[in-house]
Amino acid sequence: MNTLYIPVIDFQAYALGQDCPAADLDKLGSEMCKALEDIGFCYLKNHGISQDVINDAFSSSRKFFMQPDEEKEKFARSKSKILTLDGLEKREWPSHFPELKSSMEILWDKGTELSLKVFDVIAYGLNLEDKQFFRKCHKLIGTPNNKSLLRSLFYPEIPADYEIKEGQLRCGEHTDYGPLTLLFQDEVGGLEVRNQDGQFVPATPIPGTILVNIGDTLQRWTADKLIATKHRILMPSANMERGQTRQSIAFFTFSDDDVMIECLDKSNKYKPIKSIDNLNSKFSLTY
Ligand SMILES: O=C(O)CCC(=O)C(=O)O
Ligand SMILES: [Fe+2]
Repeated sequence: MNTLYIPVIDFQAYALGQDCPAADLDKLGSEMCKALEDIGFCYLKNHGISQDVINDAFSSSRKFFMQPDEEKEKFARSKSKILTLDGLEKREWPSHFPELKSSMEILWDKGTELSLKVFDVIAYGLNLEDKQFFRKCHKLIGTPNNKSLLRSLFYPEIPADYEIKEGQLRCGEHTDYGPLTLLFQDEVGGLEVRNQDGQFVPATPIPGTILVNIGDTLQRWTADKLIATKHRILMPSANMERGQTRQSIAFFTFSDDDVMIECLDKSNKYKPIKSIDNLNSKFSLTY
């Protein structure tokens, strides 16, 4: 059955700091995997990341992005590195905004913890023999041998005299590369997700929730059981919304560089590939 909307999953039982019996994880896993099979996205409520932590990361990012371009350019990725994975390596933080580094680091830690918990739940939902399987493939998050990243996005306002072209988007249609993405969005909206009928469904912001979505790697790993759904960000539709900026923060997980992505159902539908080679091939196709 194709889903016309994105389900909300109550993560309370296994929220950060919570543990629960295997039977509850089974139930949560089936519920989550059903959503991830149908539409590839779900909202998580009662996830355990405090709203203050999320708000701090949003407000310090905003402060950074509201600076003049010359200031921001001092921290831009070097053009030559955009084409390679080196671009993901650590760069300087702006020293005049210590709260940007501290708030993003706190969200990074919480995002790491929560994504591992989501992976546990998915392992139950997929009925994997080793329920720690995904956890073991993401042991190195936060080290140079794992490319997971936290990205703060800022969509500037659209000037009043700018002519929005037919079909123009704020962010083009794409699927994410890694196994799993956690997405924090502000209240502005505009994100749309393509369901299996090919219709775009709005992923309307729901206060207190985080969006979880599957990327190409987990689709490949599960031999197309869980789907990496295309998504995009619309331009503001009404003139009065043009002046509105939009923010989101995405925690993109990537498996440890040396992990082999091999169809879990043993179907061999896709050739086994090392996580880092998979990622490099996606980067070279994109850039
Ligand atoms: O800004 C958003 O809400 C989503 C951005 C996105 O899909 C991405 O960066 O992969
Ligand atoms: Fe995305």
